Amino acid sequence: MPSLEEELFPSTPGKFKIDRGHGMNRHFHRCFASTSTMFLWALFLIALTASYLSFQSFVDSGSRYFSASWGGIQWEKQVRNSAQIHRPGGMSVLVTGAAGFVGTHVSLALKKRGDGVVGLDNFNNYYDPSLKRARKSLLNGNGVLVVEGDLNDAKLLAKLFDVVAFTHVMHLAAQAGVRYAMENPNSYVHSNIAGLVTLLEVCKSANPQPSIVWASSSSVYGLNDKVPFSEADRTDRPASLYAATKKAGEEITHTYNHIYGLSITGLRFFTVYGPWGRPDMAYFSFTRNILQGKPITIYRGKYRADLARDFTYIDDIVKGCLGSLDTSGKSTGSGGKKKGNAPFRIFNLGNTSPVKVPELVNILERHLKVKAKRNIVDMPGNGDVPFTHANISYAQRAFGYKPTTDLQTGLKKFVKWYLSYYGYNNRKGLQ
Ligand SMILES: O=C(O)[C@H]1O[C@H](OP(=O)(O)OP(=O)(O)OC[C@H]2O[C@@H](n3ccc(=O)[nH]c3=O)[C@H](O)[C@@H]2O)[C@H](O)[C@@H](O)[C@H]1O
Repeated sequence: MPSLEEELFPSTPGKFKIDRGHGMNRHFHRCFASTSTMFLWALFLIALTASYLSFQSFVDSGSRYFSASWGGIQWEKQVRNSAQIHRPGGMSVLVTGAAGFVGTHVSLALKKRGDGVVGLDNFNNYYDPSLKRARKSLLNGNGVLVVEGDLNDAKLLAKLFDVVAFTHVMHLAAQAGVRYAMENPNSYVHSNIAGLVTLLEVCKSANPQPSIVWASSSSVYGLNDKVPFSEADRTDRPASLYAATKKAGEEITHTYNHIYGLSITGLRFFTVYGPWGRPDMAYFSFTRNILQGKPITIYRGKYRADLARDFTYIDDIVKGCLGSLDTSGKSTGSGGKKKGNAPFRIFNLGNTSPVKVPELVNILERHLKVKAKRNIVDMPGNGDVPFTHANISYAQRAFGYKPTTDLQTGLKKFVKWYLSYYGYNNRKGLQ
């Protein structure tokens, strides 16, 4: 015969339902026959509920206390130190997505020339977080603090602006990747739209307001087939949700520029590659598979045409980011009120010479001295575009942007880094 405890707190929902009818009533009659027993039971249940609730609130506040990775006098001191400017006319920059690929390189370059840098990153697991941790160590070793937190945490952002009057924000935190948007669409909305708005809200209220430079994407050109892609071309036909969120970002930042006088520069990056890169990108995953003897899948476009990308080396992108920061012009607002017009700019940062994906594989084979096992398939309807090709004349005029690294040279540097990071036996690269 089941015990009272089993009757009241069954281990499976099925059990609970079966015993709900007459049998249950019989037990209740037996147990609560007298009023005094009922009273004692009620007291017992009230005490049980109260102690559960107070224990729960203790656990909650305790975990908040123990897991908080920011706040406190010591933390504020570290933030201030990291933001310290060490050159005349220098800037203090909040770099979001600092433990990401581009974020790491830009933070190092800024620090190296004497600017103050504070990083922010949520270390999510879109790709191997241990690579992000390694980048963080590299940054720490070079005097850049990376605060662990999410872009959507308005309190943390406001606190950072309380502690440091950032002159600039380099906003690189985002949900990247074109094809992953079909798997996890909401992560794009969370980071690229909600996170962007949270950041802009804090920036618009900051006093002084910072100037903002942020990462848009070549993917906004979508189905545009006029080449090379110019900033004046239409960008209203995105082919992926990723592209759509980046395009939305361009419109959203325009609003904040218009209403609040924030200085905004959007950079359309063209397939950035290089050392410390992103493992989800083709050049990186191809390298891993080639070294491990696994096949690689190469997509092919309509009429069996090869896909092509304007692959852009990270050092050229870093120069473009620093040039944008240096020429950004000031925000005009204060306390959330616009005082005049502020710059609103959008630039392509590409390489101006597209390379077909099979040619990328040829170059990797030469550098790795291993033949790839090629599996050529028709491009699935996954948001990919057939080709990209940047016209960079706007950026050239504004800050002398001129890419200097071709794919052959850039991939050589990437492969050298890859082998030194993962080792020849490539164990860490297995995933
Ligand atoms: O410029 C951008 O704005 C974007 O650049 C990058 O996107 P993409 O240009 O798509 O780069 P990437 O994935 O390396 O695929 C390269 C090529 O390999 C092909 N490709 C890819 C994978 C595969 O298995 N096989 C294949 O043929 C594929 O079809 C494509 O032709 C960033 O990831 C993105 O976050 C964004 O910043």
